[in-house]
Amino acid sequence: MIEVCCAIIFSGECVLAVQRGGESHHPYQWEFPGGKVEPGENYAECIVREIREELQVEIQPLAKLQAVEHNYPEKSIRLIPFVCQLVHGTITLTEHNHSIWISRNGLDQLNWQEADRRLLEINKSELLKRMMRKDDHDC
Ligand SMILES: Nc1nc2c([nH]c(=O)n2[C@H]2C[C@H](O)[C@@H](COP(=O)(O)OP(=O)(O)OP(=O)(O)O)O2)c(=O)[nH]1
Repeated sequence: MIEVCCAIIFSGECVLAVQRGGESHHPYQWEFPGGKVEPGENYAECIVREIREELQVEIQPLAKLQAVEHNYPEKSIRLIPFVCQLVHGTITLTEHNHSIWISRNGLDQLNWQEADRRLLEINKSELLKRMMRKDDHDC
């Protein structure tokens, strides 16, 4: 089982979603930025490092949400989500195609990876508490 941490980064009451590139597994699907835990690293260290690498910004992990386990045909992962806040920097994508800030209605509209769909389902009430009722164009 591969452990993967992902960051649900809040700016105000909107969250950041990123789209995978065309050459990756699950091309063009959406996910939360993050990646595999390295040996000797704890989850918080992993997510801070991955976000520096992928988005070139500093974040602060605030809360760990419920993890999900998912079996893809090629691998099984445990996806461990952290609610995070942006501390400083301007988002610059080094690995992903696109990024968008979404509000609560955006959560249902994106073509998420399968593990993320399940993750959003089981953490929905916790996330909705933190997100606004406005439309995505307000993000
Ligand atoms: N970062 C991230 N990865 C996710 C999410 N949901 C999900 O199923 N994954 C999967 C995709 C990858 O198989 C793996 C994360 O690996 P990674 O980000 O370090 O490496 P990668 O894109 O090169 O993955 P891969 O080519 O080895 O499949 O977890 C998510 O929300 N964020």
